[in-house]
Amino acid sequence: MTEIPQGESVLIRDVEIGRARVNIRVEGGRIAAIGADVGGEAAVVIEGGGAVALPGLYNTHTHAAMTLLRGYADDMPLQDWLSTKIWPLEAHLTGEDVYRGTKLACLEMIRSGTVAFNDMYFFMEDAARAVDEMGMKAQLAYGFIDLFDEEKREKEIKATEKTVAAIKRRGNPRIRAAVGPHAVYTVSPEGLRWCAEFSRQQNIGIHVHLSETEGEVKDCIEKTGMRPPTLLDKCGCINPRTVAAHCCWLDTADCTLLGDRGAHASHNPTSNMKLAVHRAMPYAWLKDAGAGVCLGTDGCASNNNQDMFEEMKFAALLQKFFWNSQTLLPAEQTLAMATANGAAAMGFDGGRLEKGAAADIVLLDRNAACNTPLHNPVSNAVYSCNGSAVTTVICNGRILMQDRFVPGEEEILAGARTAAAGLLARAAESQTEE
Ligand SMILES: C[C@H]1O[C@@H](n2cnc3c(N)ncnc32)[C@H](O)[C@@H]1O
Ligand SMILES: [Zn+2]
Repeated sequence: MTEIPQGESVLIRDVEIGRARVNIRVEGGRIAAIGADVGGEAAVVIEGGGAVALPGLYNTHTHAAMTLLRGYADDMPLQDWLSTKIWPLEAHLTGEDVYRGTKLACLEMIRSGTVAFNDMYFFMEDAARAVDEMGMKAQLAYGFIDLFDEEKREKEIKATEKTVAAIKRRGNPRIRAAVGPHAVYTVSPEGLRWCAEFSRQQNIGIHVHLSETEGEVKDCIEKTGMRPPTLLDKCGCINPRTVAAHCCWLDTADCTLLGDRGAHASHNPTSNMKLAVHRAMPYAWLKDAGAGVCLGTDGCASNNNQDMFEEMKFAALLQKFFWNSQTLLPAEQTLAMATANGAAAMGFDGGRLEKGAAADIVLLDRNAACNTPLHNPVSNAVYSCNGSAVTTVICNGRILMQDRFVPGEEEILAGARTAAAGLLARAAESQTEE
C-alpha cells in the first residue's frame, strides 16, 4: 500500500469513548453520528477493534521546520542559545529546508496524534506546501523580527504581507495565515502596532512569544515602564485572535488582562523546563481570569520532539510540582487544553468528538502496555501513553495515518536528513570564508 483509501463517508466501527463502545460515522469531513447503533453504507470502513478514540490534538505553539535543528544545540541559557547558536544557523535556511523540515514535523505530529498546529517561522509559503501535502490543519505566521531597526521593519512588513497573500491565495480552508510578531524583545512598538493593525484588517490570528523569562519582563519594564502584556495590549496585540506562547512570568494583573481581552495562552512545559525559565505558566490564575489555556510543544531545538502526549503529561506534572498542588490540572482538563481549547485558540472548529464537529479523530492501541488495564482511558492518555500508542489519525475526515502507516514516510525522512546536512554544511562553509 502506498496511499490510504479515502472517501466522503467513513464508518469507524467499535471504538471506546469514555466507558462506551460506539461507532462513529463521518460525512463530508464532519462527525455525522456517534453511537452503538450507528452504521450504514460507507465508502471507507475502519475496524476499531475497541481502540480508544480521542479528539485530534492541537499543537498551539511550534516552529515546525526546527526539526532540522533537533539536537544541534542543547543545555544552554535561552538568550545565549538563540543568539549564538540558533539565529546564526537559521540565517542559512532556504525555502526547501523549511519545506523538508515541516514535512518531518508533520510526520512526527501525525504519528503522535496531532491534527493541527500553530507555526511561527520563515519561508512559510514552503511550510504551507508541506501542510497541504500532509493533510493537516495549520495556522502559519512569518516570524516578524525587526530588532528595533526601521529598515528591517520595512522588510518584515513586506515579508508578512507577501506570506499572508500567498497563503490566502491557496484558498485551502485547512491552512490559515496569521501574523507572528516574535516577542517584545525583538519587535519595536511600531512593528507590534503594524502587526496588530494588519491582523485586524486581514481578520487573521496573532502568534507571539510572551513573558517567557524573568529577564524579558525586567528589561521590558526598564525600557518602557510596562510589563510585556501591557505593552502588547497598548500596541493592539492582545485580543481573541491572539495566541501568546509560554506566559510563564505573568502576574495576576497580566492574567486578568489576557482574560478580559479573550486571549489564549499556550503552555509549553517541555521547552520551559529544558530552558530552565524558572517559573511555570500560572494555569489557575489564567483559568480564573477566563483566558483560553492551550498547549504546545515549541520547536524541536527546545523540546526535542513534537509529541503532544508527552506535552500533556509534562503540563499536568509541571503544574502540580511548581504550584505545589496535587489537584491542579487534572487529566480531563489537560486533554481539553490539548484539544478543544487549542482548536478555539486557532479558530478552527474541532477538537471535540461530537456530532457536527470537524472529524478530527485519533485512535489509540487498546492492547498497548500503556493502555493495560483500561480503567480510565483519559488517565491513560495523559499519564501513561505517549504518541507511540497512536495507530490511526483522521483530520477533517481525511485519514492521515492508518494502522501506523503514513504515506511517503521514507522519502520524508530521507529529505529531512539531506536538508539538515546541507544546512550545517552551508553554515560551516560561510564560517571558513569569514
Ligand atoms: C521564529 C523564531 O523563534 C525562535 N525561537 C525558537 N524557540 C524559541 C523560544 N523558546 N523563545 C523565543 N524564540 C524562539 C526561532 O528560532 C525563530 O528564530
Ligand atoms: Zn517558540
